[in-house]
Amino acid sequence: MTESRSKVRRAGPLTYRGGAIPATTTDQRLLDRRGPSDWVHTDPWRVLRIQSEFVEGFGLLSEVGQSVSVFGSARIRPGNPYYETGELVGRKLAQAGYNVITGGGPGLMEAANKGAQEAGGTSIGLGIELPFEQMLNDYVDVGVTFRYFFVRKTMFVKYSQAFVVLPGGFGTMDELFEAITLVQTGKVTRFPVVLVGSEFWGGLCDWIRQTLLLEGVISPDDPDLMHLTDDPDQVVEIIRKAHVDLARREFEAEQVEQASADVRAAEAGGNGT
Ligand SMILES: C/C(=C\CNc1ncnc2c1ncn2[C@@H]1O[C@H](COP(=O)(O)O)[C@@H](O)[C@H]1O)CO
Repeated sequence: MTESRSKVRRAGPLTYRGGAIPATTTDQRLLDRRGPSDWVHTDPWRVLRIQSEFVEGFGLLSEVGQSVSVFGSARIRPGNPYYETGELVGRKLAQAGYNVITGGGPGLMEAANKGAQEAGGTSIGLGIELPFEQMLNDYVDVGVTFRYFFVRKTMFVKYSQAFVVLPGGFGTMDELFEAITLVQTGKVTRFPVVLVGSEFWGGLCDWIRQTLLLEGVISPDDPDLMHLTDDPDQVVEIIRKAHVDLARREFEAEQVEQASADVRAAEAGGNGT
């Protein structure tokens, strides 16, 4: 029996009949601007926005090659020796074949982007929406701006194979300790964390050993999760070596896995005959 058009309404996968048929169609409601708009400030709507930030970030970054995230002060300007170091670090990383990812802001983020761009590398900026107007710095070739810090942080971790930490303030500390906590807890295994600037970071490294370690709030191996250097060439060397070691460990683990799979297969074959 065919359904009478006047008594049936299909709405996507739904079918309405008789009195259940809504007065308007989905399209009409979508296109109608009238009505309250407070829902855009509700958590379910925010969840969708958060989701869209992940989608944008994954879309931008999922096909970039080997990358290193470089963190550092938003306030240190050209002319400061740390700015030159940041530029050099960006340049050396690019020359070694790594993309450079920064927070896309001013200061040492800009320095690292500049070094990478001028060396012909891929210079990426993951900006953050702040209460004051701010553009991505001029040396970002590929950029995306996030509303949420935590989404942006996921991108830094997911799409880089090492963290380099130049001198910086609270923002830089936050990024450093997030990275170290992820490595310490085994949430990520694949990346080295390199601090640049022994005069700047030396006090923190001493405090970690003399207070955190002595008080027993970290494990004996934990201070070694961070490398400390002043030399941009060594930054690259540390990262390269860590990646070679990691590839070797992964290869060995695969060999062990394969050997036990072979043993299991042989035992199963033996039992079956
Ligand atoms: C304070 C100023 C600008 C802030 N702009 C930023 N833009 C992008 N990323 C930022 C910004 N501020 C902090 N970050 C992130 O934290 C790190 C730097 O923080 P710090 O406190 O300056 O050390 C950096 O790696 C970013 O990812 C003035 O113009």
